[in-house]
Amino acid sequence: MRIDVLTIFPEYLAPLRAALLGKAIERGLLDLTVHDLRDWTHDVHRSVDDSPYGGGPGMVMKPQVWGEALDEVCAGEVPPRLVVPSPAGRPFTQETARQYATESRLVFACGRYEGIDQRVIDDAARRMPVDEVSIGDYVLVGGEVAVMVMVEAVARLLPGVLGNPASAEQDSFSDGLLEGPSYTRPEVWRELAVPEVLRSGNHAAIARWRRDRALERTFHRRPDLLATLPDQALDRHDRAV
Ligand SMILES: N#Cc1c(-c2ccc3ccn(Cc4ccc(CN5CCCC5)cc4)c3c2)n[nH]c1N
Repeated sequence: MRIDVLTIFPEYLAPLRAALLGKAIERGLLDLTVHDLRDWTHDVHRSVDDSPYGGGPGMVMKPQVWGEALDEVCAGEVPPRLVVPSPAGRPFTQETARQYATESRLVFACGRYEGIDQRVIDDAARRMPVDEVSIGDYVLVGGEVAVMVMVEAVARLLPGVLGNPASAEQDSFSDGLLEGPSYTRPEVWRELAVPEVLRSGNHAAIARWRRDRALERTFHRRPDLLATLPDQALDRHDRAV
C-alpha cells in the first residue's frame, strides 16, 4: 500500500517511521511519503492560510496551495482515496480501518487552523473518492495526530505487518465486543493471582471465561456496542452473563 501525507508539519509524522511501522516500511509492505504542503506555495512567506469569509475565529487554509499539491500527489493511473481528518467528519472506526486496508493508495490531507477551504474537498471529489473523518468526539489542533492514528490502525491490518495476524482477528470490536483482561507470568503478583481457569488447560472453559469477561466489560464500558450487535451474535449463555 502507498500512503501519502500532506502537512505543514512533516516532522509531526516522524514517529510513523519507528518500531513496527518502520519495519513494515523497510520490508516494503508500506510505502509512506510525507510532503510539506509549503512546497506548493509561491510567495516569499510560503503562506497557506487566510481570513475566513463571513468572519469567525481563526484562519482557513487557502484552496490554491492545496489544489496544486493534491493535483501532483494524487496524480496517477488509479486515483487514490483522499482522507481528510476533520472534527466534523464521519466517525473513523475499526470497520473504516478494515476498508482502508483494502485500498492500494491513500492520501491524507492534514489541515490546521480552522480547517481547509471546503472547495478543496469539493474539487477533489470530482475525480477521486474523498472521506472527511473524525477519530473521536474531542477537538484537536490539527489533522496530524488523527492521521497517525489512522495510518497505524490501517497499517497493522496489512498482511505481514503484525507478527501474529491472529491478534488483528481478535481485536476489540472484531466480534463487536471489547476484549477482556490479559495476564502473563508470574502466577501471583502483589498478592493478585491469575484467574485459575486460564491455567487449567481446559480450552473450552478458557474460551467461555474470556467471552464472559468481554461481555461484562462491554456491558459496563460500551453498552452502545451491545445495542448494535446482530441478534445472532449473542447465544443464550451470553444473554445470561
Ligand atoms: N480527525 C479529527 C479531529 C480534529 C481535527 C482534524 C483536523 C483539523 C484541522 C484543523 N483542526 C483544528 C480545528 C479545531 C476546531 C475546529 C472547529 N471550529 C472551532 C471554532 C468554530 C469551529 C476546526 C478545526 C483540526 C481538528 N479534531 N478532533 C478530531 N477528532
